[in-house]
Amino acid sequence: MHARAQAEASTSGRACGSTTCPAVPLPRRCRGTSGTRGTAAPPPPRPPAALARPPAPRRVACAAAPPQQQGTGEWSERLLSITKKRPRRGRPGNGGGGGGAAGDGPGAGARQLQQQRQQRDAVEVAVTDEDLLAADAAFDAAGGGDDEDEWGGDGAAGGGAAGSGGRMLGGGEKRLPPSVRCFDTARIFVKSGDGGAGCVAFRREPFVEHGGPNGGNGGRGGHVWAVADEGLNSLLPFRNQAHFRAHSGAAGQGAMRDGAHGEDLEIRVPLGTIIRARDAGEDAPPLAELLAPGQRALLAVGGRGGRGNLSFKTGRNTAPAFAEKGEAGYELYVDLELKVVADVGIVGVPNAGKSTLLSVLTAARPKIANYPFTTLVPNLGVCEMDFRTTVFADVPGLLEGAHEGHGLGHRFLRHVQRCRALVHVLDGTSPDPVGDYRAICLELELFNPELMDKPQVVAYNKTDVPDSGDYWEFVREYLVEEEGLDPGRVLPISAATGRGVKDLVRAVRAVLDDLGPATLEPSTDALNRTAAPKRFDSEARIDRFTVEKEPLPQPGGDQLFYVRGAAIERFAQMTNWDYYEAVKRFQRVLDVSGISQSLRDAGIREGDAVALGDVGEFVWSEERGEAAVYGAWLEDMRSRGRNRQGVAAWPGAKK
Ligand SMILES: Nc1nc2c(ncn2[C@@H]2O[C@H](COP(=O)(O)OP(=O)(O)OP(=O)(O)O)[C@@H](O)[C@H]2O)c(=O)[nH]1
Ligand SMILES: [Mg+2]
Repeated sequence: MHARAQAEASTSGRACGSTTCPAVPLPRRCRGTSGTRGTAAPPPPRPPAALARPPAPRRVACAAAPPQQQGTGEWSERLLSITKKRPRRGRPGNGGGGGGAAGDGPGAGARQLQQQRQQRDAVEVAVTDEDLLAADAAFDAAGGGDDEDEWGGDGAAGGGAAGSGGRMLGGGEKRLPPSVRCFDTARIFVKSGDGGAGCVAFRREPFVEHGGPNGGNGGRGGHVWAVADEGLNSLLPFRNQAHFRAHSGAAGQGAMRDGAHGEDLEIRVPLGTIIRARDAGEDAPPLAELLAPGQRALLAVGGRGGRGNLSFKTGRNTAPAFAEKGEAGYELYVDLELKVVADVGIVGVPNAGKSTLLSVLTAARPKIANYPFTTLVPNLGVCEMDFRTTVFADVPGLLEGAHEGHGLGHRFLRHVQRCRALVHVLDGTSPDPVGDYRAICLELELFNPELMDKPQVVAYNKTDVPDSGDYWEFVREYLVEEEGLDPGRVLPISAATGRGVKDLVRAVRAVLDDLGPATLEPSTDALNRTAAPKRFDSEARIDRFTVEKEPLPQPGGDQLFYVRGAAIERFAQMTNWDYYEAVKRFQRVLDVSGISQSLRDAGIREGDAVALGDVGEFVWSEERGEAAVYGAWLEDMRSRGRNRQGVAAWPGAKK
C-alpha cells in the first residue's frame, strides 16, 4: 500500500508538470510508425543516440532567400518636393523619422528628388502633368512600390507596424500612408485563443484503491468577434492597434476539474463594415458585413481544449496516462472595408478652400495653405449643429484627368463614392469657376457614373474677396438653368469668414433628409456567423490527407515526404509528446488513417523524414517492438531536456 501511495504521489507530480510545461517549440521531429518517437528540435539540436541517422535540416525547398526589400519613397513626399519647401527631417537615407519599420534609405531616385527639393524655391508652383509624370519616373527609379496594391505588405495596417507618422520607406509598405489605408480600409491580424491543456491525474484518497483517472479537460480558447458599433465612423482606430488576440483557455486540473474557457474578444467596427479573410479566394463570401448596431459576426473560432486523461478511459485502458494539448487558436489576417465613410464629401479643384470649409464646419484641423494639394490624405470631421451631427469628408483636390490617375484625387475618389451627398466647392477667385465645375463633374462621372447621381450642393467660396462677385451671378444662372440645380443648393459662402456656412449646413441637411434615413443594404452574401461551426466538419477528417515526395535530393541521401491534412495536422499539434502513451496513440492513428500505408506506397524507407504540414517532422521507422519505441521515446525526452517524472510508476507503464 505504501508503495502504491508513493507511485500515486509521483503520478500527481507528473500530471502537474504536464499541464504547466510550456509548449514544445516547432518544428519538431518525432519518430513515426512503430518506432514513433517524439523528438523536438530545441536549439541546439542534439541527435538522439537511438537514431542511426539523425535527420539533417531538410526543408531544402524553402532554402530560397526571401526577395530583398527595396527602399521606397512616398508619393506625397514626392509631390511635396514639387509643390513646396519642407523642413528636412533627418538625413536622406536613414530611413526617416519615427518609422519603426522603415527599411533601406532612399535610393538614387530619392536622392535626386532631394536635390530637386533643394533647388526649388517653390511655395507656389503650378503642378503640371509633366511634373507629376517626372515625379512618378523618379519614384519608380527609386524602387517605388506597386501602384495598384494599396495594402501594406504582410504587416498589419497599424501604425504600430508601420511606425505611425514615420515615412514609409520599407519595401513592404506601399505608397499610401497608414492614415489613408485605415480611413476606409484596414488590415488587421486576429487570433482566437488557444485551448487549454488537458490534465493527467489520478484519484488519490485514503481507502480508495485504484481511484482511476480524473484529469479534467482544458477550456476552449476565446472566440474573436466583430461587433458593429454606431459610435464609430471610420477605421482609424485600427491604425493604433492592428493585432487582436483572444484569451487562451485554462488548463484542466485533477479531480475532474475542467479549465475555464478563454474570454472572447470583441473587435468594434463602424456600421457598414465588410470583413474579408485576406487569404480567401476571389469568389469566397466575406466573413461578415455588419449593418445594424450591435450586430456580431464570428471571425475566428477558439481552439478546442485538450482532453484530460479521464476522457481516454476505456474498458481496455482504465488508467490512461496521457492527455492532449489544447488546439492552437486560429490566426488570420482580415481586411476591413467601410462602405459609408461620411454623410457628405467635399470635392472641388485644388486650393478651392475645401479644408478651410471643413475646419469651420467641424473640429477637424486639416492643413490649410495657399497652394494646391495641401491636403494629401482625406480628413474626416463631425459637424454638430442644432443637436444633429453630420460627418464631412474633405478629399484632396481633383484635377482634370483625375479618373486616370492624375493628381492625388483619383486615389480618394472611392471615398467620395462612399458619401451620401457632395458639397462641391468652387473657388470664387478662379478665372473660370464654371469650367472648374464642369471639369470636376466630368472627372466624377468618368470615375464612376453613379457619383453624378449623388445630390450636390454647390458652395461658391471666397466671396469675401472683392473680385469674386464678378462671376457669381453668371455661375448661379448657369448652374440653375443649364445644370438644372435647385437654386437652394447653390450658395455663396466664405469659408474663411464663416459667412453662409450655416446656410450651407442647412442646405446639406435638407438634402440628406430628402434621401431619407441612411439605410444600409447588404451588398454581399457575407457569412455573418453567429455561432461556432460544428467541431468536426466533413472536410477535416483524419483520412483526408495527401502524401507527396520531395523531388529534390536531400542531404545525406534520405528522402523527404510531405503529409498534409487538416485533421492529422491538428491531431499532431494536440499530441503531447511528453507522454509515452500519447506517442503510441499517434502511431496508431497514422496506421488507422492509412497514412502509414500511403507512405509505404510512396516508397518510404527506414530513416526517411516525414514533414507533417507545418506541425513538424519525424523520422520514419518500421520497428514495431515496444522496447524500441519506448527506448526511442525516452531518448527523445532526454534530448529535449524533459524528465519522465512518474512515467515508470504509472499504473501499467513499462519499467
Ligand atoms: N479669402 C479667402 N480665402 C480662402 C477662403 N477659403 C479658403 N481660402 C484660402 O484658400 C487657400 C486654400 O485653402 P485650402 O482650404 O487649403 O484649400 P483646399 O481646397 O483644401 O486645397 P487643397 O487641399 O490643396 O486641394 C488658403 O490660403 C485659404 O486661406 C475664403 O473663403 N476666403
Ligand atoms: Mg485641402
